[in-house]
Amino acid sequence: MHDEQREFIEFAIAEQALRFGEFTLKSGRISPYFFNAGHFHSGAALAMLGRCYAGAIQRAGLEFDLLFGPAYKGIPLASSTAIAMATHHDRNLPWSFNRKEAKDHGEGGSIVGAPLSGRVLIIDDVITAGTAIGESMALIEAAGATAAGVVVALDRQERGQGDISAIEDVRRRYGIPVIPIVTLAGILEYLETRADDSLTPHARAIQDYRARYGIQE
Ligand SMILES: O=P(O)(O)OC[C@H]1O[C@H](OP(=O)(O)OP(=O)(O)O)[C@H](O)[C@@H]1O
Ligand SMILES: O=C(O)c1cc(=O)[nH]c(=O)[nH]1
Repeated sequence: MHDEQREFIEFAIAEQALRFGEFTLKSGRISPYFFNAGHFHSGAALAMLGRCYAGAIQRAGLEFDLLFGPAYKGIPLASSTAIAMATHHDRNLPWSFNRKEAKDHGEGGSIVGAPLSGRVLIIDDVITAGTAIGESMALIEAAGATAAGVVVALDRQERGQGDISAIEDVRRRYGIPVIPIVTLAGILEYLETRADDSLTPHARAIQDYRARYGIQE
């Protein structure tokens, strides 16, 4: 695991964005862990999050022209990533986001920020069923731009409706890379190699959950 991924997991645990216990998911599954990007709710946390997204983009070597954050949670993620790309990677990129409801007065429209053009990189927190990505793809296509990929915080690496994960479904359906900052395998590796073993029972629960719902690797 990359140092920045380890740092991201430690940071997510410290901010309680990554929690262990018993959580009911949208799918109805009872999960031993839960990720909520809404817990990165301070200026310092957002700055760190932007650095983590920018680091994942650089490591993946993605080629793109513009960052796009789907409303609502994608908006602070794309903006903090744009700041981190300019500050830490010397890349001053245009960025934009959509409104959930198009505005019919003033400047109107549903895109705020740089007009969608060229190769667009979508920045979001998680992909559950792929609905938000489908909506972003429609906006990108309608603008005559192309999607370059998606970056998310976490890939839970679990089966969706069929045998593949929602993330893999997005990869196949649109033929674009989907890059997570960390995966469930990374979280497990972190828990298993941690000097302090207070989280070991959670690692066991996650292994059981993975055996039941995990994708085939
Ligand atoms: O793959 P999906 O099934 O679309 O689920 C993932 C999306 O759901 C959440 O956003 P949501 O649409 O709930 O809106 P929010 O960002 O305003 O909370 C999340 O931020 C993703 O964008
Ligand atoms: O599947 C979900 O509902 C879900 C899982 C998770 O870890 N985080 C989240 O916001 N939703």
